[in-house]
Amino acid sequence: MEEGKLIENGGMPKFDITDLNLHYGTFHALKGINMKIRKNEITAFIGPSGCGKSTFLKTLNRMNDLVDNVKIEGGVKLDGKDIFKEMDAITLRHRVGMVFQQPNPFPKSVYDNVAYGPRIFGIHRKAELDEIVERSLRQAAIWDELKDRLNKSALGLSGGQQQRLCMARTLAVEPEVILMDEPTSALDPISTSKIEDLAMELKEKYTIVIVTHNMQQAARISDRTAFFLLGEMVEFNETGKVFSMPKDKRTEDYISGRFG
Ligand SMILES: Nc1ncnc2c1ncn2[C@@H]1O[C@H](COP(=O)(O)OP(=O)(O)OP(=O)(O)O)[C@@H](O)[C@H]1O
Repeated sequence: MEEGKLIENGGMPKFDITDLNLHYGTFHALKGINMKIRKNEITAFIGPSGCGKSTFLKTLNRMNDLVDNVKIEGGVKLDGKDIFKEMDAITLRHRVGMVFQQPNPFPKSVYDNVAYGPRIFGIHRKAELDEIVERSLRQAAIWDELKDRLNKSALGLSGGQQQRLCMARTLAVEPEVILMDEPTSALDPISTSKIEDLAMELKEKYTIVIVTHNMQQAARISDRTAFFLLGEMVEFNETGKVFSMPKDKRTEDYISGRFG
C-alpha cells in the first residue's frame, strides 16, 4: 500500500482529499476542498442547503460519476489509494457504503434486502447467508424486532425500521466506511435516537461520515465537524471546538442562527 501523508497525531487518514473541485456543467459546486477523514470517528458535514454537502459525500464513493456533465478534479485517496485512478467503482462502493435520507428498502422480504449485497458478491450458501442476515440485523439493532418477520415485505415496516434495515443492508457487505446523507431527517425522535446510538456504536469498527441539518445531532454524535458554505469548506475541527469557539465568523454566524 502506498504511504499517505500521516495526520498530526499519527496514523494514516481513511480518506485524504486534496484540492477537490467539482463542476456540474458551468456551476462550481465544490471549491478546493482539502480534508483528512480519520478512521473510527464520526465526521459530520453541516451547512446551509445547497452548499455542497451531499455532493461532497457522494464524491467519496463516486456516486457523482453517474451525473451528466460532471467534472471532478483533485485527489481523493482511500487508505492511500486514489479512488479515481487506482480503484474501480464497484470495489470502492463495496468498501464505502451509503445510507440515504429516505429509507429505500427494495420491494423484497427483510431477508432478501439484507442478503442482496452478499449474493451479488457471490455468497449463495443458505447457512452463510443466514448468518450474515442475523449478524447485520443485530449490528443495526433491529434483529429482535424483525427476527420473526424475515420473510415479510420490507415495505410493511415503519420508516425508522426501514432505515435500520437499510443500515443492515449496508453492513451486510462489510464496508469500511459508511456515508450517511441526512439519515434521520425523515424519522421521529425515537427512531432518530436509535440511529444516532447505532452510529456511535458502529464507529468502533467503521469510519462514519454524516451529512446533517441538525446541529444538535452533529454536536451529540460527531468527533469532528466540517462547516460548508457555497461550495467551500470554511472550517473543519473537533466538534467541541467548532461549536464552542469557531475560528471563522461565518461558522459562528451559522451555528448561532445568525446566518442569513
Ligand atoms: N446533478 C446536479 N446537476 C446540477 N447541479 C446540481 C446537481 N446536484 C446538485 N447540484 C447543485 O449543486 C449545489 C450543491 O448541492 P448539494 O445537494 O450538494 O447541496 P447540499 O449542501 O447537500 O444541500 P441540501 O442540504 O439541501 O441537501 C446546489 O446548488 C445544487 O443545486
